[in-house]
Amino acid sequence: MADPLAPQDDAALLALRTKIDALDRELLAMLNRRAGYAQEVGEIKRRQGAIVFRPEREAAVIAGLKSVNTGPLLSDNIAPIWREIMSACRALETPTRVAFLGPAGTFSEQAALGYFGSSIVRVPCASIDEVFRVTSAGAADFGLVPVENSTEGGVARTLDLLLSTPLFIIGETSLFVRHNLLRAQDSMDGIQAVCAHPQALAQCHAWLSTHLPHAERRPVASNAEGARMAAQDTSLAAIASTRAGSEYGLHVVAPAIQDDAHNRTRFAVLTQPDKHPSPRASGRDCTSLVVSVRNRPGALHDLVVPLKEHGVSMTRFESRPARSGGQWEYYFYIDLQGHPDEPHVAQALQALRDCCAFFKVLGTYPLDTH
Ligand SMILES: O=C(O)C(=O)C[C@]1(C(=O)O)C=C[C@@H](O)C=C1
Repeated sequence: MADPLAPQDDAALLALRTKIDALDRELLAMLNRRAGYAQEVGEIKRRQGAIVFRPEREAAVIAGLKSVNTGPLLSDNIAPIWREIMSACRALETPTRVAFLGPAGTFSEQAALGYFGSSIVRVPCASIDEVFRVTSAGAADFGLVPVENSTEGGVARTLDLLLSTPLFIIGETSLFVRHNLLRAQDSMDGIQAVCAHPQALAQCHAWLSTHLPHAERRPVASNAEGARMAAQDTSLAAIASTRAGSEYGLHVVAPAIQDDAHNRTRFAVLTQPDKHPSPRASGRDCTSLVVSVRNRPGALHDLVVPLKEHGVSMTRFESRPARSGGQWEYYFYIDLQGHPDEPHVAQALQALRDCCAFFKVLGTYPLDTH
């Protein structure tokens, strides 16, 4: 049993809590003043027909606060706190409808809440295709889709749809992905099949081979869908987040079963180009492209030269087959550091455009502020 507090500690605790209560009231009053200003901004935007969500402004608010933070609050805590504040302020201006791979409890939902804050209208979708469809049709203002995973690489369906639809990227966010084996009963005995999204099954491949070598690996549309199935059938287990586990009343029979302890997934935030202007330069930006080059000696080298010449860093380079009748041609997905408003980036992009058979900017957006 803990020692009872000495009387002087008791008094000190009471005095500190009284100060905290008083400060919380001041904070609340200040937050309400802030919310009032956001409503006024919302009025101006409504008059101008301007868009409410400004990712570069939100990134600048967070970066500015981090740069002046003197502690003891950790700088890493600034982003989640202010994301929530701005999410609540934004909701007073207009509702933000966000489509993601559902149902409730998926990592995609977690990423959407981390990026936009919790004051959003959630639009869970059954597949990545549906996220693109719903966002293209305007039934959601934004769509959030997984783009790449640190263990498994690019998410093929997302890359293909980024190429073929007009949606463009206005933001990115990434998430540590911890997978758990979940089940209706608290035991590993008698599991006949493990249901999860193919990416999750792949990210837990070694663990499954060691611990459940005879169980079928059953790919389903999302991890949360697997959790829903496991809740209804005791012969099944699911791989999903602890959130999905509590959502469907499942036990965590084995925690953190992903093969890579630092497993991360990066998500892109998409919108319709005619509905949203491209975010302005924030100082820490990424530009995503997809290009193809004619199949000839030195073609790949020609892609890299303009970047080197103009001093632009490439942070990602990934290829996908172009499906051009077995011709072994490829699309290259490239992420560059910087914004086209910066002259050296604009020059590098122009030079790339000149040497590519196909060239599409997928979006320019502030880097993840987490
Ligand atoms: O500055 C704006 O444009 C606002 O609408 C205010 C605010 C904020 O709360 O700070 C809210 C939403 C935008 O995404 C950016 C910032």
